[in-house]
Amino acid sequence: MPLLPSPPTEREGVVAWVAEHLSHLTCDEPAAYGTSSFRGGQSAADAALAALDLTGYARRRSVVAPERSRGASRLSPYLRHGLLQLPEVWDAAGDAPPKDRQRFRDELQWQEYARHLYARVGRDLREPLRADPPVPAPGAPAVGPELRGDPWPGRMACMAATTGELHEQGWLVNQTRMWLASQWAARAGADWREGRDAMYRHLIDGSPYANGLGWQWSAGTATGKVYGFSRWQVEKRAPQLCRSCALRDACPVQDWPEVQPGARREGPPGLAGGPTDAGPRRPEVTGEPEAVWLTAESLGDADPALAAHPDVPAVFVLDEPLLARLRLSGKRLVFLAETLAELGAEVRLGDPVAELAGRRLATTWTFPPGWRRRADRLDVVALHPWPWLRRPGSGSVRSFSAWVRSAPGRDR
Ligand SMILES: Cc1cc2nc3c(=O)[nH]c(=O)nc-3n(C[C@H](O)[C@H](O)[C@H](O)COP(=O)(O)OP(=O)(O)OC[C@H]3O[C@@H](n4cnc5c(N)ncnc54)[C@H](O)[C@@H]3O)c2cc1C
Repeated sequence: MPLLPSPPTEREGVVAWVAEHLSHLTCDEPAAYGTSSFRGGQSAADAALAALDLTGYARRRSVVAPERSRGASRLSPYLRHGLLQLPEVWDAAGDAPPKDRQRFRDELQWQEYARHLYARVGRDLREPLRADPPVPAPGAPAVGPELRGDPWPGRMACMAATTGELHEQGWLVNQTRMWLASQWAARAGADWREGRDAMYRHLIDGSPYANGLGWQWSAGTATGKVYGFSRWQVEKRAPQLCRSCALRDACPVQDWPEVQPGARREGPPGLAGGPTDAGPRRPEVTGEPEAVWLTAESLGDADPALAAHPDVPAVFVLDEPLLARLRLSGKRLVFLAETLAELGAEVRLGDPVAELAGRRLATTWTFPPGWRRRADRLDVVALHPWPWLRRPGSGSVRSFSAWVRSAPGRDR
C-alpha cells in the first residue's frame, strides 16, 4: 500500500486522514488523535520562533503550574523534526537577557549532546550507560506489588495531572518529565525502559536520544546519581496540585525516596572517547537526483537537501514496520501529517528501502543508526551535510560536562 493521498491541511481533516490510513499503527483511538495544541508545519514552527521571549526563562523554566507562569519555550517538537534547526534557535536567543540566554543555550546544548551521544553509541543508549538501575537503600521497605503494577498512581494529583497532560498534549515541561521518570524508576522500582517507552509513545517531541538520555539521567543509570522525586518539588513548582490532592494528608511521596544507585558499569564502547561519524562537511554529489528523500529528523523548508534541489519532488516514507513496532500515539502522526501537508511532499507507507528503490535520491545526512542502514541500501546521488550546532569530535561523551569540555563549542 505504498502511495497515500496527500494529507489535508486543516486539523479535522488531518485527524480523519490519520484515522483512515494509519490507525492500525497507533497505540490510541482516533478520538484522541486531535487533542494536542501543538500544530505541525513550517508556519507553526516559524510562528513559535518569532514569538520566543526568553525574559525570565532561567527563573521560570521549571515552573509547572499555573500554566501561564511557565517559562519553557515549547520549541521541542519543531526542533525534534528539524522544522527549526539548533543553530538558528541558538542565534534567535542572541538578544535575550544574559542569564536567560545562557540558560537557554545550555539546554540547546543538552539537545546537541544527546544527538552526539546517539551518534557515538547508537542503540547501546537503550541499556544503562554507567550504572545499573536504582535499588532500595539498605533497610528501606520493599516496594509493594501495587506500586510496581501502577508506577504512576492516578490517586496522586501530581501523577494524574502530568500523565493527563502527556496523553492529551503529547508534551511536558522538563520538570514533570523528571517527576514521572523518577517516580517510575526510583520510587516504584519498575523497569525504567518500560517507563521510557510509555512516555515516548505519547511525546510529540519524542526521540530515542533525548528521551533515552532523560530517562537514564533521572534513573541514575547515566550518572550514578538518582534524581529523587518527592512532595517538595510539587510544593515548589505546582503547589495547587498538593492542595487539591486527595492524599494531601497521607502523601506517598512526602519524604525523599529511600533508594541508591545501582552498581557501576564500564559503559558501551566509545563512551569515553572514539570516532563519531558526523557525515560529510560539504555536499557529495555524484548524479542528478530525481527526488528529495526527507526523514523525520529534518522536515523543514531549510532541510539542506530540499533547499539545494527545489525543483525535484520531495518524498517521505512512513516507515510501516518501524511504526508497527513503536505504536506511537496518533497525536504524533497528526503532527507529522500536518507538516507533510504543508511541504506538499509525496507520502508513502511501507519499508523505506522498498518504497524508494530505483530512484536517484538527494537527502540530508543524519545521525540515527537506522538512517545509515537504510541509506546504504538506496541510490543516494546527492548527500548533504547535517546542520550541527557543534560538529562531533572524538572526545568523551560520558557526561554532559565531559562533553562540553572535550570539544570547542559556540560562544554562549
Ligand atoms: C525523562 C525525560 C524525557 C525527555 N524526553 C525528551 C524527548 O523525547 N525529546 C526532547 O526533545 N526532549 C526530551 N527531554 C528533554 C526536555 O525535557 C525537553 O526537551 C523540554 O522539556 C522541551 O520543552 P521546551 O521546548 O519548552 O524546552 P526549553 O526548556 O525551552 O529548551 C529549549 C530546547 O532545548 C532542548 N532541551 C531542553 N532541555 C533538554 C534536555 N534536558 N535534554 C535534551 N534537550 C533539551 C530542547 O530541544 C528544547 O526544545 C526529556 C527529559 C526528561 C527528563
